[in-house]
Amino acid sequence: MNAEQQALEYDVVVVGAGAVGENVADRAGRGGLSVVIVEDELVGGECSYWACMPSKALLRPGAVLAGARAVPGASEAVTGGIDTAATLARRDRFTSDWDDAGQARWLEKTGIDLVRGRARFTGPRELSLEPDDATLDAAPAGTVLRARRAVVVATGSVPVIPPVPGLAECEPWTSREATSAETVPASLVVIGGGVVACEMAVAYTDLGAAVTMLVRGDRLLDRMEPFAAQEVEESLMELGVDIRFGVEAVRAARQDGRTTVELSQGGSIVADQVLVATGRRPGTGDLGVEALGLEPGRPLAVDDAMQVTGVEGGWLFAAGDVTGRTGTTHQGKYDARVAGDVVAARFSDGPAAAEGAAAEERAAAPWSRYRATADHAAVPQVAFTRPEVSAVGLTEQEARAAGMAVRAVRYDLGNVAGASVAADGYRGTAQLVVDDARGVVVGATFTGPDAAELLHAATIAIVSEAPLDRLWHAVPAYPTVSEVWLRLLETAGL
Ligand SMILES: Cc1cc2nc3c(=O)[nH]c(=O)nc-3n(C[C@H](O)[C@H](O)[C@H](O)COP(=O)(O)OP(=O)(O)OC[C@H]3O[C@@H](n4cnc5c(N)ncnc54)[C@H](O)[C@@H]3O)c2cc1C
Ligand SMILES: NC(=O)c1ccc[n+]([C@@H]2O[C@H](COP(=O)([O-])OP(=O)(O)OC[C@H]3O[C@@H](n4cnc5c(N)ncnc54)[C@H](O)[C@@H]3O)[C@@H](O)[C@H]2O)c1
Repeated sequence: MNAEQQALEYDVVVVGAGAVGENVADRAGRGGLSVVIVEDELVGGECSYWACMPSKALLRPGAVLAGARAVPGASEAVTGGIDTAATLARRDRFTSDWDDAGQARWLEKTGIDLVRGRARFTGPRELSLEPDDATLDAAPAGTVLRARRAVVVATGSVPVIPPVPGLAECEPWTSREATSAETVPASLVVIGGGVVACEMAVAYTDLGAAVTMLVRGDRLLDRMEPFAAQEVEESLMELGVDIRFGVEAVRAARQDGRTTVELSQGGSIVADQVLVATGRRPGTGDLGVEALGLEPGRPLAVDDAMQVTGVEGGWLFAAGDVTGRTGTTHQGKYDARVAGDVVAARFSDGPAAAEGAAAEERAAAPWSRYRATADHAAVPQVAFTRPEVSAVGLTEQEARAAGMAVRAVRYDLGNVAGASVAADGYRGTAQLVVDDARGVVVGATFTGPDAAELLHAATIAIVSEAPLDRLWHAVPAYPTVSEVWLRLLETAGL
């Protein structure tokens, strides 16, 4: 280090101020440790500005409109379609116009120091900082950041653009552009069939674009139950989306503001815009992890205490998308709470130590607050498509592959009294995957309007390993859609 270089030293350095990094920093700091968080772009990360919040803001008007149209008495009041300008304006409010001042203030109030710039490992517990030229309050070039105790990596993930000749040169949309667009293209080709592809196909169809999906496999949402994917496929087709299965883009070119995509089965499609939604890779490509003996571009594998397994010394932790272990904000934040609490317990000599946290953490068993056990048993996810799909735990196929003798118990939500009150012609399905040997639920999937709100009861049932004959005593209110729980238990034989 030369004389002009500044060195900053803290107990804990958190790299990445997305939702996950913020939560790690908060929990670690509660133990009395000094904490700094480094952020290269906006405090709040992907979820706040280019993912969860803006995408849900784009999807909500269509869901509300469909809900109103399904209820006579309200449907007569619906005299128009979606107002694009108002939808985009509300989306902009959700992202605070891509200004992170509010979240930066929260860090300050919480006692966490923020350093703006790009961090790279130079060795154990040490990182160099490169300022982002666009950031006025960035740390000076050459600043060195040292952690006395621990570093927690929460650098998220970045979209993958497949190596299709010409595609990158066409500057296709990724989820970032799709969630922050100021205008709606007349036509949009979506490459992929996962959650981003399906959600954005719904949103942009609602906003008036003609959407074509190129799906290389033979189904959508390949990590969810096949029946749920089938229902989403049917409803996308009813909305007017042109879904092409077993098709890949083989070449792309952009001319006069339009992109031509050549297809693997011959022929081509021309569209105003292409959205690439083919998954993400962990944010370790430009992090200097080679200085720690790790391979750039690979996920940081962690144990259930969120400690990185490939590095000696017990000082390196990771949480969120960068671990490859979770792909959602809520589960990443759960891992963040574990990571922050573990760091506070292991390294703090303040109040946490006085309460015997270190010993408790050392002896921690599964389901202790110091171990991210739910990652193996009960990860919830919602696709905010129409119908919504919500799922937690194992699919029937995953449970069988894990050697469990399971039974899928299914019920048509349209036959539940509460659903018929919620909407005329309510369509949806509920399924529990039941492990008969233990008499417990190991997986659940719900489809239908507002199916997201049915999910948490299933998550609680799985995490608590509540026996079916005890769930029988959890009486759902009448007439709610949740009454499907009673129907499912009856169908299971109770
Ligand atoms: C379109 C879309 C919609 C989604 N919708 C949902 C949803 O509805 N619900 C849900 O739960 N999940 C959703 N997700 C997933 C969710 O966005 C991610 O799981 C979540 O953002 C991960 O949080 P994170 O903190 O791990 O990473 P990020 O949010 O990516 O944060 C990482 C931060 O680290 C910073 N950073 C990276 N490298 C460095 C470095 N070297 N130095 C300094 N800073 C660095 C980045 O700038 C970034 O701010 C969605 C994802 C997409 C793409
Ligand atoms: N509501 C939510 O919780 C939500 C919403 C959106 C995204 N996310 C998360 O964001 C992450 C990214 O989502 P995603 O949909 O981009 O990824 P994904 O992994 O869910 O889906 C990727 C899709 O692209 C396809 N694909 C991959 N490579 C391809 C190629 N070369 N050519 C054609 N198709 C290809 C896959 O078969 C799959 O259908 C996931 O972790 C997801 O869970 C969550």
